[in-house]
Amino acid sequence: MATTNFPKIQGGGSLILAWQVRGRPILVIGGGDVAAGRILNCLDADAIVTVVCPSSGLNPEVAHRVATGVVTHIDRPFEVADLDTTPPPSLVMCAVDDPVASSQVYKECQSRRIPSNIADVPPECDFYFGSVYRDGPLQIMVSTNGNGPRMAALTRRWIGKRLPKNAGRAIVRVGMLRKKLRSVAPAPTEGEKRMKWMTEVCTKWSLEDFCEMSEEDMDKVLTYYAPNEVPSLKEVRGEEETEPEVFDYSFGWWI
Ligand SMILES: C[C@@]1(CC(=O)O)C2=NC(=C\c3[nH]c(c(CCC(=O)O)c3CC(=O)O)Cc3[nH]c(c(CC(=O)O)c3CCC(=O)O)/C=C3\N/C(=C\2)[C@@H](CCC(=O)O)[C@]3(C)CC(=O)O)/[C@H]1CCC(=O)O
Ligand SMILES: NC(=O)c1ccc[n+]([C@@H]2O[C@H](COP(=O)([O-])OP(=O)(O)OC[C@H]3O[C@@H](n4cnc5c(N)ncnc54)[C@H](O)[C@@H]3O)[C@@H](O)[C@H]2O)c1
Repeated sequence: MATTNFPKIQGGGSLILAWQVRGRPILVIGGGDVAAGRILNCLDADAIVTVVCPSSGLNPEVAHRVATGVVTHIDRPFEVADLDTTPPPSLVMCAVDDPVASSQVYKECQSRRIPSNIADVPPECDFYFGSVYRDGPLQIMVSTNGNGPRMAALTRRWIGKRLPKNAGRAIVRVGMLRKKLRSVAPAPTEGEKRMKWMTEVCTKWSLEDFCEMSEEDMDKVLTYYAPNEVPSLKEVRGEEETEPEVFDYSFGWWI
């Protein structure tokens, strides 16, 4: 009989992805507090951001982005023509305090098949925002699927406080090692061995090990790849392994 021991389908969630918008145009409508957060998220993902909003409505953070030239500013209320640019926006984020304008943005985006987020209007969102923890390349997004945005922020803080402080740094070093590994073993036929070896290094080494790993250490650890061995950082450095000092009652004198 076929096994049915597969993951149970829960439904009702969101498809959480790490959307790649590097170099892509994103239109932000509105220039208030919420727009400031949207703009930061987009810039952190290396998107090309245009903000449409009358100058009088820009909050200090958005005004600063405009003044420093990291976003393009269109100084007027939204017009439908803002969606018909070449190329068109790949995403639209609307954060205006005008429900009629918001609904118009949503409808026009839908008819053009441009995914949009209308802040605070779940039925008019192709995607929701979440509360994001960031430490270098590490990003953790918390979503409550519309149930409690404030709870999402509190959960993100709870997780953030408990994460090791060096997680982001360690992940940067892992990224460097993986890149070097691919240049040592570039062949697609190496794929299985490469992935298994990298998985084992990640499992065996601590975050501290990765943080400490120098370029020289990386080059040395990679020499263990060909014989398919996974050394500790100490072995790589030719240092003696110190046994953890655990009293295991093996001396016999307490009886
Ligand atoms: C996570 C975060 C990301 C961000 O926006 O960047 C985010 N909202 C945040 C804060 C926040 N928003 C609101 C409050 C007031 C307290 C409260 O209501 O809880 C607070 C708290 C605060 O400001 O601290 C008001 C609110 N929000 C929505 C509605 C409409 C509704 O619920 O129907 C109402 C009005 C309800 C009413 O009228 O009563 C809807 C949405 N807000 C979402 C995201 C999406 C679902 C995310 C999820 O489910 O997890 C979704 C569906 C769509 C979207 O906008 O993308 C960000 C925290 C970031 C951080 O601090 O880290
Ligand atoms: N999802 C969230 O996290 C969240 C949190 C708080 C508020 N909100 C909602 O997001 C929206 C914006 O909130 P905010 O605090 O940034 O408001 P805000 O009042 O600070 O900003 C509104 C901005 O929209 C601009 N604007 C108004 N009409 C416009 C138009 N037709 N075209 C272009 N720009 C226009 C204003 O000039 C201003 O810059 C509100 O609807 C609010 O309910 C969402």
